[in-house]
Amino acid sequence: MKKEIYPTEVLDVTIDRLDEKGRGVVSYVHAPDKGSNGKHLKIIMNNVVPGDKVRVTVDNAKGRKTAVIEYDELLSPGPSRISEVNITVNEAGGTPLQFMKYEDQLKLKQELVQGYLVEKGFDVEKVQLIIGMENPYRYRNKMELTFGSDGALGMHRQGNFREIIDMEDSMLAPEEMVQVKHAVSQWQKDHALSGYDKDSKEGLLRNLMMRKSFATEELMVVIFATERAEDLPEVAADLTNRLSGQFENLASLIWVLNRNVADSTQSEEEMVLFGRDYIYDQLKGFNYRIWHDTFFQANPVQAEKLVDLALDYAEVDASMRTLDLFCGVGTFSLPMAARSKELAGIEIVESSIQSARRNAVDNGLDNTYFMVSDARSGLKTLKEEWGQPDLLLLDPPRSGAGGKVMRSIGRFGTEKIVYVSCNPKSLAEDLVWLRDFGYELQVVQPVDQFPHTMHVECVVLITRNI
Ligand SMILES: C[S@@+](CC[C@H](N)C(=O)[O-])C[C@H]1O[C@@H](n2cnc3c(N)ncnc32)[C@H](O)[C@@H]1O
Repeated sequence: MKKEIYPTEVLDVTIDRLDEKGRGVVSYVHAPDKGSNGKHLKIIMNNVVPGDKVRVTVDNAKGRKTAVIEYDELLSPGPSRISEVNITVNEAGGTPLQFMKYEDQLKLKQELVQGYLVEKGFDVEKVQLIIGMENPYRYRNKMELTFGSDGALGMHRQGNFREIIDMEDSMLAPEEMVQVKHAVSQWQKDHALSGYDKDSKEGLLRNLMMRKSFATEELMVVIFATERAEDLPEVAADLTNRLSGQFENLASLIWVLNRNVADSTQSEEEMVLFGRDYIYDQLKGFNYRIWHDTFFQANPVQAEKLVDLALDYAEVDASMRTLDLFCGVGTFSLPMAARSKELAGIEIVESSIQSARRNAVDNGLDNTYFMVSDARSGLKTLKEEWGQPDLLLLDPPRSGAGGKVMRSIGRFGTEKIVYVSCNPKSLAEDLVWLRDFGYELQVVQPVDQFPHTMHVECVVLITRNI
């Protein structure tokens, strides 16, 4: 039987709350029809704040339970909506809180962290007041843009990998990166270079990556393309001249060949057009070499606060052996090693461990032991090869460490554990595992690492009660 299609309705609704993706949610109840109870409709939309009154058009309104749509018109703003006069709107998405006053974003994240911890039976009093940014704009040290087949260069609209929104300006990128973007767009236009078309799989230019160290000011520009730079010598030379002429701090210009259909920033071959294949960056006074594919904390201002907090909680001294689990290129390892007798780092990505080893040498540290391994088996091997640490720090990916790793950590039995988390939900789940080993949560410090998004980091101190 064919399902009945109901009429399209235009509704004026008020946003009740935000969901975990930062989208506005309205729980709408249709007026009762022919004596029946009203039907419930959940309406979900981007770019709103609680209390906003908006007009929406919903197809088949009484025939569906959920509608994910865009609003037609903002009728009246909610109390936490900012005035839109002074901000560069990010049309592409990925910044669902961009229209919310910054103090209200912080409040929301504070409640999010508290909510997940309380749900798992932890004391809300342990959660400190979130540390925000003085200036929550242009905080990223790395941006990745995509060339569209229509000549645009920017980010794809959220949920739509084909539509590229040309980046005129950005609320997240430092001004210099915006200037690089415009210089690259002009170069593309002057040489009539095509952007890669995901459907026909044709076109030259795929991605533009920019990295800028806030500490050293060194700039890296990377072009991902489907042909080699040596096959386009005039085009590549002109790009080099333009960028090195305009940006004195250009330290690395790289052309990456990538003909892989699925993965747009994979690298088959690399050619350095200018400078080196890495830039120097610094965090808390430690030097790091950053290649184009190195994972490095994307908000350096807040990352320094994370490192400070972790070191404060750890209270490491020169008699201690310390372990950094999920260590990456050594953001927490190096400052900890500088205060410890010895430090071990475990990380699954081989190139990150190579970087961590080189970073240790570059910073004059000779008391580090870095191991490429999955966290769980790494913990086992470490005990045999290196021994027992006095302090354990972990900084797992968003999914958290998981029960097996947390139980292994519990069995290690260090007096203190410092947990750096980028996801309060998996943090709360992971902490539960430590209860059985006599650990107690001491303090949770939320830090706003990514303003305008729903992400929130926490630095947590856990101690053993025995
Ligand atoms: C949130 S990052 C932290 C990196 C580092 N602490 C930093 O601040 O740069 C998490 C790290 O865990 C690594 N990782 C992911 N799964 C892993 C696993 N099963 N075992 C070990 N490391 C893993 C990732 O490669 C990544 O470097």
